[in-house]
Amino acid sequence: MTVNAKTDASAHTWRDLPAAQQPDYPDSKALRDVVAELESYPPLVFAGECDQLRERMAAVARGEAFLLQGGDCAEAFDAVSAEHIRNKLKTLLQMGAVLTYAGSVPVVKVGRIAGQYSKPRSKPTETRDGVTLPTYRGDSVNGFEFTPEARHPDPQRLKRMYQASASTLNLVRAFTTGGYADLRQVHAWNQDFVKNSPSGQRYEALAREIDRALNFMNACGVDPEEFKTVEFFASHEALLLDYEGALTRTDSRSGKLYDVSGHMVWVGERTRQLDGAHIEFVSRIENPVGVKLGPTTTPEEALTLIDRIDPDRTPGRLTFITRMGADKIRDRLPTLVEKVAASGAQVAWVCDPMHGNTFEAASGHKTRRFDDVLDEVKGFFEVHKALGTHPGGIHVELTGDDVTECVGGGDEIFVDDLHQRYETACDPRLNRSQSLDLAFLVAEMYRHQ
Ligand SMILES: O=C[C@H](O)[C@H](O)COP(=O)(O)O
Ligand SMILES: C=C(OP(=O)(O)O)C(=O)O
Repeated sequence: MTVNAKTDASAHTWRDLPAAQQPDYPDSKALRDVVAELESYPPLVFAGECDQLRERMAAVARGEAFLLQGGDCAEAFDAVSAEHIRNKLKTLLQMGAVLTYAGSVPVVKVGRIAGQYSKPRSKPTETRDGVTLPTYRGDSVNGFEFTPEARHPDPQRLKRMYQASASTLNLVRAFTTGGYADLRQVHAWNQDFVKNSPSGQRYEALAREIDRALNFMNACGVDPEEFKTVEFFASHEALLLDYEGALTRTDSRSGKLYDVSGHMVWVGERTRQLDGAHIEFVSRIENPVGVKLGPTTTPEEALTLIDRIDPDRTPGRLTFITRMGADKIRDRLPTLVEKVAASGAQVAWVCDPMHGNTFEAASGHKTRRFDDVLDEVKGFFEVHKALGTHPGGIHVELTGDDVTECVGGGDEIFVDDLHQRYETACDPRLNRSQSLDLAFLVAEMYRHQ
């Protein structure tokens, strides 16, 4: 059980430090009231589950498992529906099956889900037709609609974030333990997809092989119950510290602090200042923590982050999620990996091939090329191969819906198609077919590593 952390001074040390990318709430009393209410809400995840994920991430850091972390760029309150959640989960389960079978590696499955409602932005305002309003910062802060009312930051939204996360997590738990994720359902996950999609057909062939393997194991006497449930964890960016702080609790077993808003949280590229509140916050919690590292990261920064977040060098505690861009990864990653490895720290290295590869199409849509995404992952594998270190996983923005947000892929989306189903509230996501393509290609890279 976790209990209120109000009296634990280390739960509050971040409050004295500058916090980047926080909403400008006009009414601080309203914010305090919401935070007090959130502090009384039950945990969304349990401390023991966070420990379990840390153990799984330790296997990733040791080179014994691979992380698949993926989901929306920004979850939306109006997308908390069984259909959206099932589609996303189904895509991640299919990718997991491809990576496990074709890559022959245990896959740790973590969603960008049930909490990914807050977005750091490049600019504080947005101007359209001469009208300037606050930028959209995620449903936890303000509304997407371009009106002064919607863009007004409202702390009441933090309670909706909690409720949306709770409903999502509830359904995810039901899907992953209630039979839907049973490995014997590998075909069923593909049913609405296979007929006309090349990646769906490729998946179907792999699913037939998995079936045969399961029948073989069955005949050998392996208990079929073993395949009935899947371990699945939830993660999001720990951006809004008022929310994360309100959901930080003391574990009554160990007296240690856990952020019970999700199993794993990460600090983004825009908020990882060494003297800032976000790094201080994550340094005090026991959850497995990720930090995004962009192309300007120096080895000294990486080493200081390790000292701050993982002073005891606990494998699984810290994951570096690199997001360099396809054109920079081969140049910037080697020194970081080399220096970190030489320091003796055992972090997990994970590739986010999305955030360094965004560009604006002539139509004004923010997009990414599938080939750039793939090339960044290739570069990531090449660097680790050359250094003899472990390429620990991928972190991707994806959806289970057939959107047209990223260009390329086997079932090719062209720049002129972007307008057809461009639904993201922030950054472009891989659709289901592109996600499966990526899983097959990454599995091949892993096998050849
Ligand atoms: O998802 C990441 C960031 O929130 C996003 O890339 C910021 O986008 P912007 O540059 O349009 O603000
Ligand atoms: C904001 C994000 O990424 P980054 O911090 O790497 O820009 C994100 O992953 O949503």
